[in-house]
Amino acid sequence: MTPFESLGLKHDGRTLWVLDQTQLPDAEVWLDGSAPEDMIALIKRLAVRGAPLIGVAAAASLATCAARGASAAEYAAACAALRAARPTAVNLMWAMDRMKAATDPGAEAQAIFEEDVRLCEGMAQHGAALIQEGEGILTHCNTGGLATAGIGTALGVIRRAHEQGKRIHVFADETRPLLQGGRLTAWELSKLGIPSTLITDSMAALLLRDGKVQRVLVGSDRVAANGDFANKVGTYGLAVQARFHGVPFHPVAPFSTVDLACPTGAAIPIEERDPAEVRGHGRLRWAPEGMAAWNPSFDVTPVELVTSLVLDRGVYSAGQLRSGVLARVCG
Ligand SMILES: CSC[C@H]1O[C@H](OP(=O)(O)O)[C@H](O)[C@@H]1O
Repeated sequence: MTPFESLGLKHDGRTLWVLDQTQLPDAEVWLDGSAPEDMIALIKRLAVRGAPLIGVAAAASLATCAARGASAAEYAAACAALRAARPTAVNLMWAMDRMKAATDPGAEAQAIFEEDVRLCEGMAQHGAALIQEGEGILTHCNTGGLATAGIGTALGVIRRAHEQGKRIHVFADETRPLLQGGRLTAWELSKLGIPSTLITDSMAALLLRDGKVQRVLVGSDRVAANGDFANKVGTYGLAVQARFHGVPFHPVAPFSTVDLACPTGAAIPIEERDPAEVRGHGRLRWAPEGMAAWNPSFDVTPVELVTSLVLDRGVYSAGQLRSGVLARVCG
């Protein structure tokens, strides 16, 4: 295996290491994700997370297992098990289908990694052109280098606009229940030196009402053929609020997040996670153990609430999306 490295993933040629995102920002702990069964556990508990990254990481783990002498049957079983690790982010299935057909798993995993780096650059280029000097930008969950092999999707767009010298201010939703925004986006924004403010999810509407936000940029885990898309729970509410206040709303995704086999958002499987994540647990439990809790990890935003979708290959309005442009540009 050829060594490669991103913010949250590195391969030294023999072992695949992943940064345990459940321990950020307090500790930077690297774990061995070489064995597919270990990678599956890491993906399920969101130690490894983010739609593009879970595809890249699963591919790298499968390639490592092949390099260590897995039989064809073991490889096929591991590929199927990795593919089923989480149900919503289609990047995982897209990467595993490529690996299943690969004649050289190491080269294919490397190609998937390097392609995602390039896709992030494409999103950043197209998306940063939308951002104007002095804008307040609201984002949800984590969509940066921790969620991809490159600079990110929505957060990569924000980073590129900052690097272009545009004076922007980022408002990051903490993103309950697992706080990907408050822990991970805050960590990335701090490392990048981008002016930002952390808010609770319930504060977003006030910022939109008071004119503090001129644009909303979010990631995606699966985009349906008509432009409906799934993203971290809370995204749909943000889209409604942005539309009410007349603020542009943009999902940002690589083409590997587009699923043309899903005609609309109704067909996107939504992961339901352990209610204990909502109740809190251990020292951070705040709800009674017996309290029922609902924990959909994603929600679906209809294309009607999208201003435009930023892909690695261009920016597409809601009208273009409804007219089937994704079949032409991603087919
Ligand atoms: C680069 S988009 C990442 C996407 O994945 C996140 O979900 P999770 O933290 O559960 O993996 C969230 O939906 C982000 O928008």
